Amino acid sequence: MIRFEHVTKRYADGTMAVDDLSFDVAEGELVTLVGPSGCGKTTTMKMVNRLIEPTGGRILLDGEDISAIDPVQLRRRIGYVIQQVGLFPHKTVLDNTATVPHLLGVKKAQARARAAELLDLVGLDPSVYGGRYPDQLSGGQRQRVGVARALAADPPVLLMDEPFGAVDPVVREHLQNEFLALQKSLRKTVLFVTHDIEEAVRLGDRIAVYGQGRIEQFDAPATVLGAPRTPYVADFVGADRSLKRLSVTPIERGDLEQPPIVHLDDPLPLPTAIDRWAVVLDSEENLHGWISAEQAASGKGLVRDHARRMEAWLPVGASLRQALATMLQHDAGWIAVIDEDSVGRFLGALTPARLHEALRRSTAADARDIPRTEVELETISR
Ligand SMILES: Nc1ncnc2c1ncn2[C@@H]1O[C@H](COP(=O)(O)OP(=O)(O)OP(=O)(O)O)[C@@H](O)[C@H]1O
Repeated sequence: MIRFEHVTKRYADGTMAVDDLSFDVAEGELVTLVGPSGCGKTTTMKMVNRLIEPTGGRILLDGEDISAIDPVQLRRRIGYVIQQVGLFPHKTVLDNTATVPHLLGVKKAQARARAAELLDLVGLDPSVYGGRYPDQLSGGQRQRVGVARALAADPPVLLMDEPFGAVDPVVREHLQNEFLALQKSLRKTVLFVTHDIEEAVRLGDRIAVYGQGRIEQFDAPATVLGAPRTPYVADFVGADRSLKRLSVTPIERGDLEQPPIVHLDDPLPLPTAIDRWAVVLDSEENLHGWISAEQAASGKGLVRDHARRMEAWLPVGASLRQALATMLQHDAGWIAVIDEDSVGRFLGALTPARLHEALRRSTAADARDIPRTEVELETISR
């Protein structure tokens, strides 16, 4: 969808902001550009909508060289969200959102109706906020309007430059989650600039980690965290990268332990001894809870009389971070993992030891994709 071919930008004063950049962003993909201040992220982004012209190389949009497209036409295909949202102060939220479609020739009433839909989509009730002016909104609400406005002309491509940079961490996380949910259904092709590695990891399908004017690594978040290609990247993602990596590694079926299983109507005591605990399923094989080894061996009546409900559970595919958080929240020594499609079919147990193994396995798997020679060479050349 977006292709950079040997793109270079040297400013008039000689600053080499972007140096021989080549990468692709696939249709519907969200790529985050992350790196320290001044490394060339914004320059990269502004070359896509021709706010800045490259001094070398070319950028293709859907196979078309953008230097041959009229900038105004080009920008109709590209939504743009920036940190200083740039809303018109004298226009209401609804009119701010409707501006672009209206400029594109959509009738005012129709543009407003669409704007109301979009405000709703970004979590702002149009009947409450539509009539307000920008200075009557919180920072987070203004950013939402910025996103709604960028989506108004339904462009296939979105450029987002630190769109959530100006709000506090809690609101920021809210906005990130909302945007992720939105992106799941809209599947825009997105270039997202941030200097925050946490944000890059959370949002990106892939991350481009920038050094000075160049991309040091361009990979899926788990790979960047698990197998940083260079010491620079390792340093940038931080010493706690294993912890960050928990959030991008999903629980897989192969990670699970298979504990003994009993059913609610089994009579006690059980004929065979249980080591620590057994998982209790209902007659439909769905998760009910668990029973301790002691009660299984010496209890009377039925399993259902002694079983405890299992509160610590997650669907397969949830992140290891959620798994750890769930364990801590319920003070549980393991969590039950259920099928993501069914109501509660039990798949297995994730214990702390298995969680640790899962993390190590996924790190090793990513590291295998990277030739050692390359890692060593880059290490030496620095
Ligand atoms: N108009 C300009 N003229 C000269 N140099 C510029 C110009 N705009 C940017 N630069 C320089 O180009 C380099 C890259 O800037 P750019 O804004 O792309 O970085 P960035 O990674 O987006 O930084 P930040 O996170 O601080 O916004 C910097 O050294 C910057 O000072």
